[in-house]
Amino acid sequence: MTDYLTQIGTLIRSARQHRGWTQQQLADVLNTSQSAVNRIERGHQNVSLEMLARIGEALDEPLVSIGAGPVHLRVTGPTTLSGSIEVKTSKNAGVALLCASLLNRGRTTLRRVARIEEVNRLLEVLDSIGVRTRWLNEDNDLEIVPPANLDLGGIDAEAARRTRSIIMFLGPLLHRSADFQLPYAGGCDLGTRTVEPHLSALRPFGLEVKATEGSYHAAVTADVAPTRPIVLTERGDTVTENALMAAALHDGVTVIRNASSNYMVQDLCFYLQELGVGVEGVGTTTLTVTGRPRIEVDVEYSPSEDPIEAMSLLAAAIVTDSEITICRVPIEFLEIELAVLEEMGFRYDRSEEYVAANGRTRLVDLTTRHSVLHAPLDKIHPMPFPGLNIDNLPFFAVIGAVATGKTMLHDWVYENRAIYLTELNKLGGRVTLLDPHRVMIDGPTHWSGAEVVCPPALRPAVVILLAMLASKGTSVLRSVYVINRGYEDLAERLNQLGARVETFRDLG
Ligand SMILES: CC(=O)N[C@H]1[C@@H](OP(=O)(O)OP(=O)(O)OC[C@H]2O[C@@H](n3ccc(=O)[nH]c3=O)[C@H](O)[C@@H]2O)O[C@H](CO)[C@@H](O)[C@@H]1O
Ligand SMILES: C=C(OP(=O)(O)O)C(=O)O
Repeated sequence: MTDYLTQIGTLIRSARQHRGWTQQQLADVLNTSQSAVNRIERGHQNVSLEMLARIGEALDEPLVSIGAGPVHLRVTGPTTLSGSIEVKTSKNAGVALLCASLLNRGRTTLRRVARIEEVNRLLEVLDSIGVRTRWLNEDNDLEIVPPANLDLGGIDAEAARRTRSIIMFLGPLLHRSADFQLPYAGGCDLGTRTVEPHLSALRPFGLEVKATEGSYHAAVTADVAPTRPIVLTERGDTVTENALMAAALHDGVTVIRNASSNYMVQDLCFYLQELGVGVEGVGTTTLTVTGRPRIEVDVEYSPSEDPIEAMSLLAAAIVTDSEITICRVPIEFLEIELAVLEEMGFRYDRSEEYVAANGRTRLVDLTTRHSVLHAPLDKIHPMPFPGLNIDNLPFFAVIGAVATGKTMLHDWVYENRAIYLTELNKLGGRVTLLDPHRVMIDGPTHWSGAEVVCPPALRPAVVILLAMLASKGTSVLRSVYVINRGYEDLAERLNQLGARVETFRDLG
């Protein structure tokens, strides 16, 4: 391994020198630090295939160019995990804060941002409209400096279309431009997800949007402002965030009712407070925002840890019946999930609570214990926070599959997510789709390895990967971009716990 890394490092060094670049120049292009490049070149750092491909591309050097094309995983199981792992900061706060940084004419520094594809797409979009973004170090601190005038005409439509989060540009942009276009929002294929709630929340700020070919055409009437509370028709997370961002630059007080109080909304509220915006009612369904017509401050903010990643790691431990310690779990956003798991017979220890770097969110370390699980008596269903998180529901499919008895999941939220859970059957699961919203899982399962193409939805794709860890033999999971949208180095981090997951690409 060391030999291999040294050879790769030497190749990279000579390719870099051939281009006449310094380590710092290569680091800048790769959005990493000079010291990281130095370590790679000396063979002192593991280099993922993803990174090799990026270096190959940057240096335009066929020796290390291993072709584009989808990335796949090869998993050898069954695995027992051990050791400890830290939960990273959340995708959903990360993307909200990137959009919110457009409110600030000063410099925003976000600490320990999850370095995931969803964030990369938004950074591409921000860069394309003239925002200067820069990864500062290996802790993934990210600096964002908007220009005096945004170049909305130059927007990278391809990157924008690959993320749904682009919809959250509406709230900040309506104050900066009277007329602009945004490409249609993309993201996971979970059935129809309307943008109408966003438009009705922003209409009181003078925004009108027409869907034209492939893009939203936004027109803003100046001096229109909310005259009464904005009542959201759904308690959606990104809708709430859009309304908050529009209210932040509105010179007056805006009341938002039926607001989501979910984790990413709380992170956004704390960031807005750092910007000097008044936000009352954080954690409740009524938010009162006292906006400022111009925000120009240099701020730092540390988004909190991801409750969905924490749940994913809990599920990894449960499906492999492993004892691991999961550090920095945002417990206040996982309490119901844990209560349901306890009813199913799950045993674990938890540390004293401590506070996240944002100074607000409560964290604990959880240590999983060998457990004998049985199906819950009642169906498991999600609710807006403080209910069981909709994005955590899919993990109960793989957990239900290792429990004795029949577990019923009711996903009333998404038209098209439950169906992907039946992919577990390729690995030996017994998952029956009762209707588009309900699945019945019959456990326990004797998992056996298989080849599966990632479903086009992040959480179900991770659920398949976790089942593969427990499956006997070799499994292949194809086209894992959808996982990399929301998880940083998941395969690598599971390997540090003892999993055997290799990343590979088709040779072009
Ligand atoms: C970037 C981000 O933060 N994404 C999250 C956000 O997406 P996002 O905020 O985009 O979620 P949507 O607004 O699309 O809501 C998801 C679905 O739930 C339905 N709905 C939602 C709320 C409600 O009170 N009633 C209702 O029916 C919507 O119609 C939609 O079909 O919230 C979703 C639901 O928590 C999460 O899965 C996503 O991970
Ligand atoms: C549905 C999800 O995210 P997005 O809203 O980014 O598609 C998710 O995080 O599971």
